[in-house]
Amino acid sequence: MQLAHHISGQPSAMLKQQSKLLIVEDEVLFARAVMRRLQKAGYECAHVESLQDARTIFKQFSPDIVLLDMRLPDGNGLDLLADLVVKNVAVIVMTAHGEISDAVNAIKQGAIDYLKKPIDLEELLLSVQKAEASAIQSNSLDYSRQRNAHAIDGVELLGDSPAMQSVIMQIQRIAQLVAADTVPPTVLISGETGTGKDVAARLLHLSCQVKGQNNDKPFVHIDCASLPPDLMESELFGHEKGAFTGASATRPGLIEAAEDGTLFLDEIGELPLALQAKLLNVLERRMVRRIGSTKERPVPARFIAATNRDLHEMSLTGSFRQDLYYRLNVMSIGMPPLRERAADILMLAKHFAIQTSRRYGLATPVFSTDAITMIKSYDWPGNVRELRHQVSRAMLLSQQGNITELDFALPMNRLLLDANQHAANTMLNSQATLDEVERAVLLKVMAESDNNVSRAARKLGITRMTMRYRLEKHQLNIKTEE
Ligand SMILES: Nc1ncnc2c1ncn2[C@@H]1O[C@H](COP(=O)(O)OP(=O)(O)OP(=O)(O)O)[C@@H](O)[C@H]1O
Repeated sequence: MQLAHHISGQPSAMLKQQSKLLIVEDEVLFARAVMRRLQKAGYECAHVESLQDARTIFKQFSPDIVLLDMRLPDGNGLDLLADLVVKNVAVIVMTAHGEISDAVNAIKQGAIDYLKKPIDLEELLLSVQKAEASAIQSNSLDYSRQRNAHAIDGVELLGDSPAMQSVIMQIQRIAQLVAADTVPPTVLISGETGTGKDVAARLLHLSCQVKGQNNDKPFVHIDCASLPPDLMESELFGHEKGAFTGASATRPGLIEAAEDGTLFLDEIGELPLALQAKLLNVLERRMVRRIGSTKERPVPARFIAATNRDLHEMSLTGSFRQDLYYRLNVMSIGMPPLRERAADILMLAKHFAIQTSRRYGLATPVFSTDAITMIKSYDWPGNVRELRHQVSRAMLLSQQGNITELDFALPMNRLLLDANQHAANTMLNSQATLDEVERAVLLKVMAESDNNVSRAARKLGITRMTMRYRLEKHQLNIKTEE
């Protein structure tokens, strides 16, 4: 039985929360290829090779979608299908050539799609995405509630750095304001990818819940970047039966699905201009009208938007409505990049390593000195998501939990400082000119001081000005903190 949790990557799902996929397939190589493709697309996957294992893992993994092979060592996939359908799981069956009658039976029994082997991985991905979309459409309210209630369980915004503490305080302050206001103010969370905007939104949602009350208000996460443009309007606003070709039943939109909870509009900068106008209208009037309906319905939800783009700049160039920008930006939270919170990096790395060791039952993690230096020297362009992914990988590759720098796969060009440090250590033990030694010492002390010039200067017993002069003399263009 193989379990592979995907930790980073861009989800392709309509709701950004990752769907969980179980692959029941005894052709191991094929299953691995499927798993790799789906993980790349952002899905969390598990793989089993028999019906028996599928039943065992089901409770623990609770998949949203099952890719089910028909011919398995201990029976026919159809034997499991009915159980899955009852549990509201979307099932895609995979049949070998000549098993068309199985496929027909599977569809009759509630499978959502079937794929004939040999299966093209892109076709498979499309089928998974369709299954996910239809799961949302058929059960949008329950879906959002269940997924998000589950997702919110482990919300943690960790960080002792002043920047992260300030973010946490802002969230608390906004939550207090929200509690005192009948019309909740909209909040805009900005920051680079992977800085924790999603986590901050969930924390804000939780912090806004009134203590002592039933706290399962929905948190509906909409990823504006991955919603297909032709579905976006009906997803958001809902539609009446027959409003357009394919609208076979009336369906409330996600704005309604958020009820009196939170509607989280992620990657809001990607929302097309026409929908920006409609959204602004909803925010101003607090009413929504389904496509094809004449009736307006009140919108009690709190709106949180997030972006990694410069919305202000976009509003000046006309690619984002200025009035919507001001409307969203009533309150704003800026998520600081990880490289600006040196104090958090090691703490987060240890946290993620422990998390991985618990999840997979591995030894307690211990980081080598070189691994720590490497983690501190890297500039983490993918921020906390990248750190999490790298540390989990390193933990899985480590021997007995002893994490060394060799267990990481960080691009060398962003590790210049680290390479220099190795050089420094070597040089200090060998024959080198005074200039070379000075350069090496400067690099080493700067790295140990998290590139903070004042701290490095103190360590060396020189003034900050002298330190700056020496750095310039050696042409060390390190990104420094004062
Ligand atoms: N301060 C933090 N403490 C603990 N985990 C964090 C923190 N910040 C981010 N993470 C983790 O890092 C990953 C990325 O976070 P998240 O999805 O919130 O980033 P994001 O800013 O919304 O990214 P994107 O712009 O790409 O959507 C998640 O696994 C999240 O749990």
